[in-house]
Amino acid sequence: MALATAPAAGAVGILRLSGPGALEAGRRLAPGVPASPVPRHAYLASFVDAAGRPLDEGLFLYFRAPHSFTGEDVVELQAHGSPRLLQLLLARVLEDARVRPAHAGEFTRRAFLHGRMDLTRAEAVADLVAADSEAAVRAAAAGLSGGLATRVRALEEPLRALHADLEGVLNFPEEAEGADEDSGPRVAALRAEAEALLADSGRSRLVRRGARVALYGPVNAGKSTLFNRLVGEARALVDDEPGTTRDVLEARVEWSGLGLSLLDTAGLRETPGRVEALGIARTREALAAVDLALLVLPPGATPAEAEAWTREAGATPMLRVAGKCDVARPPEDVGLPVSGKTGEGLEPLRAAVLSRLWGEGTPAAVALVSERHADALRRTAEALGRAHEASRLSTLEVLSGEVGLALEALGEVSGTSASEALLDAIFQRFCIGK
Ligand SMILES: Nc1nc2c(c(=O)[nH]1)N(C=O)[C@@H](CNc1ccc(C(=O)N[C@@H](CCC(=O)O)C(=O)O)cc1)CN2
Ligand SMILES: Nc1nc2c(ncn2[C@@H]2O[C@H](COP(=O)(O)OP(=O)(O)OP(=O)(O)O)[C@@H](O)[C@H]2O)c(=O)[nH]1
Ligand SMILES: [Mg+2]
Repeated sequence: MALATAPAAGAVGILRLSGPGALEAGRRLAPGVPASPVPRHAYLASFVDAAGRPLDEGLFLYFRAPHSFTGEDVVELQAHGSPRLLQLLLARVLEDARVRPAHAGEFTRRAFLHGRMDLTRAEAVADLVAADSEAAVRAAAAGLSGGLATRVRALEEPLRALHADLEGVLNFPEEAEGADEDSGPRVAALRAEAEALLADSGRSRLVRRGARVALYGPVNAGKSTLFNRLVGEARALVDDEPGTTRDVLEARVEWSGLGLSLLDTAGLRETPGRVEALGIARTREALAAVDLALLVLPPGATPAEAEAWTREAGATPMLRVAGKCDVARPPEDVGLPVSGKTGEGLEPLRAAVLSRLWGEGTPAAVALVSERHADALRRTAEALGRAHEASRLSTLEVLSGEVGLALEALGEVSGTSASEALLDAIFQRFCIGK
């Protein structure tokens, strides 16, 4: 039992019970509901305290196992969204000795345990709840309807078949003769597929947590003005005094559905004041940690200066912007002409940033491969790499052993070979009531 809605005032607050005793426990609060309610029918009912005094009037819903979210009997009490009222209702159901509060993620975990969804779909539920950009919502929704599950299954099934063939040849050499013949190419194809899935993990990270993009460059180049323009409000202080920005400022935007954190940084220069030098150190830290650095060059920057500033980005991908283009038209090769003051060049800049971060295609179409999935897929691909070696150089036992390891690692993604400890780790990140 748990609240299914946020513990804050709202139009409706939902209390959800799951398990064999859900109906009886729920009816103690709503005695007006028939003993055998029609499943999935919304009953308007009075919710009452122990003395039968009304606490609220709300909707009572009964989902009969297995046709519910968890696959168990589920009852929902949909009350008015008053946190204090919901506490009273919770306390009332908890008087029933069979009822206890749900653990974080327990409803979804039960859905998983009852085979309602594989692990990737269960995780997509949490991704959806946490999504804070349109791309993250769409990618999680695709995962919820089985996007990643389908791709994992398309890998897991042939892998399992290969393992069965190899074990067959090992255990019944007579009957299964020849079943291991094309194992080399089969292993290679499966490995390529595991690696293709793995390749989506970088993009998944961008979708899930948003991309981080820092504006940097020499003092007074117009970074803060451009930052404000991109964010759509006057967040950063702007002044013609060089060295205005000291701390790193961060603002969240959403472009083409992709969430981005934009960072404005202290301008770089040779002889800063003491506080400004601290700011410059922070700029360098920020530059090392972002997905893309936008170098804003002032009009008249020499090619040598441009080169020197470019090197500041280090290993971070970098895009050059010729700032204050309303003052002087920059030569072609300096960078994208942009003016934070007039707004000129903003659309091409956004498009260039997105294509550098994303390349072709749309962010919403990516399969959400988490760090956890990526780790398991990496182990799958590695085991398949060793299996490929073994198919050429080693015994069938070794080959089959490696294929078995690959299968086990992949099973951690779908949940077919997930340990209790792994499930604990996954579901404890969910919220209570999910
Ligand atoms: N009020 C409410 N809204 C909610 C949920 C909920 O539990 N309660 N959900 C939960 O977090 C999500 C919806 N997820 C659900 C998934 C499956 C079933 C379900 O009853 N499935 C049955 C019947 C399917 C059908 O009739 O088509 C089944 O799969 O057998 C219900 C909710 C989002 N909205
Ligand atoms: N004409 C013109 N002036 C600009 C533009 N952008 C900024 N300025 C002016 O240039 C000066 C510096 O602008 P800022 O945005 O503070 O520059 P900054 O790069 O953030 O400077 P620091 O924080 O000191 O490194 C201010 O006087 C701005 O009004 C622009 O696109 N066109
Ligand atoms: Mg500034």
